[in-house]
Amino acid sequence: MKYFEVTFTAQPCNEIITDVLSGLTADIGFESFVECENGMKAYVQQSQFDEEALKQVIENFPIPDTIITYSITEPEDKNWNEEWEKNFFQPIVIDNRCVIHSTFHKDYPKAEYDIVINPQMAFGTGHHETTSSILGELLEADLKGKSVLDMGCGTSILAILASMRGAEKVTAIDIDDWCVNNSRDNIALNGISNITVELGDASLLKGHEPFDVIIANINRNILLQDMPAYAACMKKGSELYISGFYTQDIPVLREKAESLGMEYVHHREKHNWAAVKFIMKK
Ligand SMILES: C[S@@+](CC[C@H](N)C(=O)[O-])C[C@H]1O[C@@H](n2cnc3c(N)ncnc32)[C@H](O)[C@@H]1O
Repeated sequence: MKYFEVTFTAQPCNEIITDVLSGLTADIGFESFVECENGMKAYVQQSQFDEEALKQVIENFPIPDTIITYSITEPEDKNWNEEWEKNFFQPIVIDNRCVIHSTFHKDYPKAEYDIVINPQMAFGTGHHETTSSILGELLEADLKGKSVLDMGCGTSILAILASMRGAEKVTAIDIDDWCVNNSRDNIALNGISNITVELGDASLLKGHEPFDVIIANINRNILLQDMPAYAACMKKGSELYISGFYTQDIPVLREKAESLGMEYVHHREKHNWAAVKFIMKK
């Protein structure tokens, strides 16, 4: 997976401005944000980058008298990845029940569910608030014998936990071929044989039989755009778990889900990132 590093310079520069800027750029696909002198650096997958949308964000920036400029560079995949693995990916335990670690970790806690992930550049180690919130939901959900779709699977961490929790058949889809390859490696590492990984987007769902459970941790705009395709693959009682957006985006996503026949069940929040559960009523 290839990323762009976008360095934003803001004048004036303060926490409110960088918070608003990270919220608005998260809505157009940016995934991680690091504050730096006079602004912030933000990372977006090259396949997700829409420079026109970025220009709109800056042009319509809601705080008056703020001047924002940016420059784009391409971080080198390999070094970035190695640095990140060495420095950031530590084993993590979710809700005292599920440990996620990599093959290079020798000492990690024991737990009921043990997931091995070699993430390379794919999103999904359990550390991001959105991933850990959905993992928490899956630990509580009844998945025994269910068919599950993991849309935007990244490393396939969510699909793997769904399978370990008793799902009968899991489909994992991502638009990024790096994620698809990484998913296949991770699924094999965990000795799982009931997950099918496909390269593509919601158009693959056309005519698909209904899933019992759909998980989609992507972002606000893609969820709004693709929710009708997800709804078309749900039946009465099917559950939809979505994440990848901020708590302030819940109302618009809820309105969309309700317009498609779903009912809001509950949501979780972590550092302003949200995860919402819906159930299909029709
Ligand atoms: C935030 S990551 C989530 C990864 C993983 N499911 C997790 O929870 O950690 C979002 C993933 O969605 C994929 N993606 C983005 N747009 C998509 C689309 N329209 N359809 C399917 N996958 C998409 C990205 O390539 C990325 O791997």
